[in-house]
Amino acid sequence: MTQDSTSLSQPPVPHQPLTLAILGAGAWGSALAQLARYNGHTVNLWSRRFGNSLEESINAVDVLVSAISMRGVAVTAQQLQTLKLPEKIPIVTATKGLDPDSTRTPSQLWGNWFPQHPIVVLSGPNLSAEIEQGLPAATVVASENLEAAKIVQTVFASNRFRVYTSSDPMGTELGGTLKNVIAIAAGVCDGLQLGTNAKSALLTRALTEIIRIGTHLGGKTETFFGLSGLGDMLTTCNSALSRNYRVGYGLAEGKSLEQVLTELGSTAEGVNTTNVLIEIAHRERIPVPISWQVYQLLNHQITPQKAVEALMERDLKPEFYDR
Ligand SMILES: NC(=O)C1=CN([C@@H]2O[C@H](COP(=O)(O)OP(=O)(O)OC[C@H]3O[C@@H](n4cnc5c(N)ncnc54)[C@H](OP(=O)(O)O)[C@@H]3O)[C@@H](O)[C@H]2O)C=CC1
Ligand SMILES: O=C(CO)COP(=O)(O)O
Repeated sequence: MTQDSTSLSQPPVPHQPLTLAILGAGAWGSALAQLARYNGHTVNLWSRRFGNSLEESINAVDVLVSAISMRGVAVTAQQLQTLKLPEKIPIVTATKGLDPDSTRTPSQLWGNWFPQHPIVVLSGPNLSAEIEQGLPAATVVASENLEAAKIVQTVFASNRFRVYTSSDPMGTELGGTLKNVIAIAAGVCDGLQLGTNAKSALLTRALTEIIRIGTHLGGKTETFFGLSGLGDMLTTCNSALSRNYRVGYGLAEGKSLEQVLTELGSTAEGVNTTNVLIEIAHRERIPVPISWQVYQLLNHQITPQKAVEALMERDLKPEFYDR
């Protein structure tokens, strides 16, 4: 086979080389750094654990990327506020979580802390282990500032990573965040060996639930059918590479949540997201039957088998209500 321009071994089309600060040298920050370097950009990958200080890492950068797990976002942003971030550079948030203190999304937090900067959400079906192997993948960069989204698109887009723009940051972010709750449920479904019919029913009804919450919180319906919604749900709910899926699978095997998280040794955002989501759902009176069962399971109030029973025995109703 001859190599053509789409071959993974070919270098990407040349871009104007930029300098990026990527905050968080975990699985996702490292994979994003690899993608940006592949395109010839300089990356200052910042970690609390080693290397340059935060101040040195953000010096004269063109783009700031946060790939920090939810629990570290506020503390890192507070540190950043005491430093001199180059004026008006885009801030890209790649975190898939909800803030337990404010129940807000990471992009809402960054927008509040850095109102002079365009905020761009990066989210999609992006298991970092596959991306680091150079396997093809696609993602979405979403912002109210389309120019900023286009800059981020060209930073990361290559023949191994296809990047789409979107003008719906809230929908894009919530798709990636809420599917982590469903990935836990999917892991339970597979761990209990409930079969393919059950899995399809679960994911389809889960998408309806995600759209109900996501549109209530400001996302656009069509976004949830795209890469950052349905796309990410399919990836995460069908892969043992997903840590959230593994949480559900482990619970179905009879392990305690504590044991599963210890064995994981890495971030499973769905656990915190479920708790925050249920707080939002109660406050806003949004029905979230699947997430509610996940919540009870994570909080030791129900067994996996009882959660399935509860979902199967809900009141009968039409699939869709006429408008
Ligand atoms: N892994 C994946 O496939 C994907 C992950 N994501 C999302 O990216 C985010 C990070 O996930 P991932 O990298 O996989 O998780 P890891 O567990 O591999 O790493 C956690 C990251 O969060 C940072 N962090 C945690 N606590 C703090 C803190 N208190 N202060 C500063 N930094 C902190 C760590 O920084 P440090 O380097 O200093 O330890 C590290 O970069 C999550 O929201 C996840 O949902 C999104 C898409 C794909
Ligand atoms: O968001 C992800 C893939 O898109 C990563 O999923 P996990 O956090 O469940 O590993």
